[in-house]
Amino acid sequence: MIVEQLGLKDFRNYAEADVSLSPGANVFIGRNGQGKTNLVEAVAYLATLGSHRVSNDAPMVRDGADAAIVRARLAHGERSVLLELQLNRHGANKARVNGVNVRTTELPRYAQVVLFAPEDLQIVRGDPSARRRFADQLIVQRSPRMSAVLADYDRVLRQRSALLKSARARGIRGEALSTLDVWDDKLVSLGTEVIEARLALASDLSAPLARAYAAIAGADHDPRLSWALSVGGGDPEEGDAVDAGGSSAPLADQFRAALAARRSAELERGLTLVGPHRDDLVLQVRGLPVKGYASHGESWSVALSLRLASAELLRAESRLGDPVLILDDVFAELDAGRRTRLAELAGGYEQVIVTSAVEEDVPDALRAHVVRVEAGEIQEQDHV
Ligand SMILES: Nc1ncnc2c1ncn2[C@@H]1O[C@H](COP(=O)(O)OP(=O)(O)OP(=O)(O)O)[C@@H](O)[C@H]1O
Repeated sequence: MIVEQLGLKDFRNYAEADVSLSPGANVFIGRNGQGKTNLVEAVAYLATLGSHRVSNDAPMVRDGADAAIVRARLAHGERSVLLELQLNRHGANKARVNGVNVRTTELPRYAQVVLFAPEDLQIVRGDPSARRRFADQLIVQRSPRMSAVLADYDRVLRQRSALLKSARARGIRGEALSTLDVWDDKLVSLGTEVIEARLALASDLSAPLARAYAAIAGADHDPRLSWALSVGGGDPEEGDAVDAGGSSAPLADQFRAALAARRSAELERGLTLVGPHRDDLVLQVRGLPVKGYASHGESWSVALSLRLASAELLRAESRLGDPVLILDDVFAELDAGRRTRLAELAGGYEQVIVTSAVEEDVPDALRAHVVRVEAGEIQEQDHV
């Protein structure tokens, strides 16, 4: 897939902008705070329906405006498609494909993007929620119908947890809470689907991760990923190491057994303590957890490799062709060897978009189409 044209209106610091992009490498150059990341954030939003920087949409709308518009003309081989997204400060967002109104959740069926940004260090260093978010976003990109399953799971979780909280407030004991069983059934059925998709993801991502890490780090440090599951006992959300795959019972049965075992603790705390929302994606390098052990450079390499592996996975599976690979502000952090190896890997994608404050930080091979950005305006576009 290729983005041929990107148009913005009242998006972040852009009143109005129009950028033509080329197949192959594109680089946005500009001083700090001029609007380079804002451009790639807009592209990625169409594919992930979220920002890599903020969890709500309000900051995306230009200060003083009521709505932001992102418009992109994409090419899938010979076919071209026009996506439009309106982010409203008040009320629901709106989307159109080739001028026809659609649900916003339709957009990722047309746009496939993998973005790496410095914020991704949080995937390896941050809380389990950052790793769950990484995995779930990729699960939805692999299979857009999973967005409804994840949303339903969240809704059931909120309702079940509200029931536990009110039971705790009223001093009700576990046995007397028969309505909980109805919510347990829904939690187990949706939660099992989420866990299965995440286990499949970890397994499918493992070989691409090893390849990407070896390519970036220039060494084989045996990167691994596996899930610590709360259905296996313990609470990965609170740092318990859980032996994943310790039981041979079907996942849904393990889920039910774990819920039964923790029911009194759940009532005591007014919280759902078992389910995919308490699980953690465990990342290891050289047999040690990345979090707490890996050096800054190693952590950075793992985060970058996770995104490159995601791109490889989507490329292999998608009917849209290659995802657009976006590398936001990454080259300044890398040594010369890593820069060259990353440029080689990125150069293999149908389209790659790079941002950098310093042009010389970007390897020559990726400087085919340079777009200069200043104060929310596109200054010039040179094709070398
Ligand atoms: N909703 C908004 N309305 C107006 N301006 C905004 C809004 N959101 C962000 N900005 C402005 O956009 C600018 C940041 O743009 P961006 O993050 O794209 O910078 P950048 O060029 O990538 O910089 P760096 O090299 O530092 O990463 C800041 O000046 C910020 O104040």
